[in-house]
Amino acid sequence: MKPSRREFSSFGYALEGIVASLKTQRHLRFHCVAAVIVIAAAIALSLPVRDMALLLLVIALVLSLELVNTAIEAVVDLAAPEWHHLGKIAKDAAAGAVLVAAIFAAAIGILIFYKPVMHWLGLP
Ligand SMILES: Nc1ncnc2c1ncn2[C@@H]1O[C@H](COP(=O)(O)OP(=O)(O)OP(=O)(O)O)[C@@H](O)[C@H]1O
Repeated sequence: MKPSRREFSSFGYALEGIVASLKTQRHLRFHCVAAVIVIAAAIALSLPVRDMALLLLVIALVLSLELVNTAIEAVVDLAAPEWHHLGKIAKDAAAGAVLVAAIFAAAIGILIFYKPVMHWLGLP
């Protein structure tokens, strides 16, 4: 079945959201650069397909949560331009979600890259 005009425009709006977030969110830009470096290193070290898949999964998780965090920040700023304790909970929890995913992604990265990097360096 051919995709409808509406589906194309939804895809376009999603891309607009990603571009707008990239323009305004420096943490998202940092995570994108880190993702490119990790993927390039994984290819250079010829990591097994399963490890590559796991890395892509955690990268997708961190970047998606960055986008959700951006959305929550925008909604809070819209709903509560002045300080509000619920706005603080929403923004801090959203930032916390990104932090949790980033910490576990880094741990997974260390577990996956440790042996291949030691081997590449010629260390035991
Ligand atoms: N309307 C608000 N009500 C209550 N606390 C807020 C509000 N806006 C921001 N804060 C507090 O200030 C912190 C920083 O908010 P800010 O909107 O500057 O986001 P940020 O984490 O600096 O994001 P970024 O700089 O990536 O856009 C929040 O995590 C929250 O604790």
